[in-house]
Amino acid sequence: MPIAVAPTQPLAPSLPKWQRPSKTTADLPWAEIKVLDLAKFDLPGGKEQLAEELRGAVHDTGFFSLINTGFTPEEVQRQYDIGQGFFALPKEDRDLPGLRCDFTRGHYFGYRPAHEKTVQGTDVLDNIESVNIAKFIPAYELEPFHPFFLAHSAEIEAFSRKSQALAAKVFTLFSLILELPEDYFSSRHRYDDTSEDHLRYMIYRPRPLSDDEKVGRTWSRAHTDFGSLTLLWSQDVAGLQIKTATGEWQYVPPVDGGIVCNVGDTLDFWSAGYLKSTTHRVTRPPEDQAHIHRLGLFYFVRPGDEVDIKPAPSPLLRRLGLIGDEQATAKPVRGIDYVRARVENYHNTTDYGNRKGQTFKVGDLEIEDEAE
Ligand SMILES: O=C(O)CCC(=O)C(=O)O
Ligand SMILES: [Fe+2]
Repeated sequence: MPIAVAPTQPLAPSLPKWQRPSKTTADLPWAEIKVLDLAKFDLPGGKEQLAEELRGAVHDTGFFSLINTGFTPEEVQRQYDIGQGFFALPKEDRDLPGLRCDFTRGHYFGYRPAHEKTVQGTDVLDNIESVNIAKFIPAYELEPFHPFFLAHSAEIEAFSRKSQALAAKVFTLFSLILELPEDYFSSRHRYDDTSEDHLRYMIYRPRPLSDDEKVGRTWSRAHTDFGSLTLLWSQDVAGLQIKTATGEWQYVPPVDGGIVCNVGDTLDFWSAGYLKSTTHRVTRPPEDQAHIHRLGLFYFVRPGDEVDIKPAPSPLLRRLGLIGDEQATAKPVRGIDYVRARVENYHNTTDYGNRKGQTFKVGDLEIEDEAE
């Protein structure tokens, strides 16, 4: 008879299973998003081939998706179960003292409550609630970590590390595209170095149509992402839209079992605009999905805190005339300084207004959330 061995760690409690919502039947203007098969990455010549496949997508739309990423469906399911479990707690238990994001200082680790800020100067309330979990490194031991997550911390940590390792592969492709040493970007985004990276569970709370109509059906205003790379586990509730080069809004399609990625501001700066930090937004979903509490799972990669954000010495960028031979004279901006200033500017407000045509600047780094 087999002998039962006592587990060395307490087993994580089971959680109600999250049910993936059905896809919409609405006929929507879907964007064409390049799908990359990451299984090729470790094959001979695979990275180079993937880099070529990716080049057009990151240059034109800044959005692409990955399949065969190495995440099992069970691992991803568990993360949704954990997110759902947290957001099902009573409001007062979710919002514990001391665990909120401190937007006055541009800090984004912790809890962001919904329904506290208005939108576009109306009486309609912001409907986004999220929890951002810092990397599992000693520097962040005192960052907000809600007690609900304690029983699941081993698998959350494993997921956080695996997400960052996946991002490192994408950074390798970006380096190849720009003809830089393969580790040029991955060495500026290391798990063990401090950075504002976070794993995020995020939920949008449905609003009555009459409220949504007052704010142009906006759930998340048009913006570019603040860091280097965003990983977004495929979302079946339509609503995320990108602004195309011709100014149309198109929906990001779900990619079954995949992860949608987009370039953020800091990689745009590093590549002198060659890798595009594309404007996107989230709108009220089509009516067959408008009642769903839209749960999302993300990993946001931010630049290393101490890393200088300045155009990389890329032969390609030089040939294209995007960078000159001379060294920039302006004092470079550190990763943490850009990201904190951007978070503070974006979120330390009582109203999420429209940002169309407005620019945001730190040092020489300037970005426009939505061009006119
Ligand atoms: O919820 C989504 O689909 C996208 C959210 C987003 O753009 C963001 O949080 O930066
Ligand atoms: Fe975004």
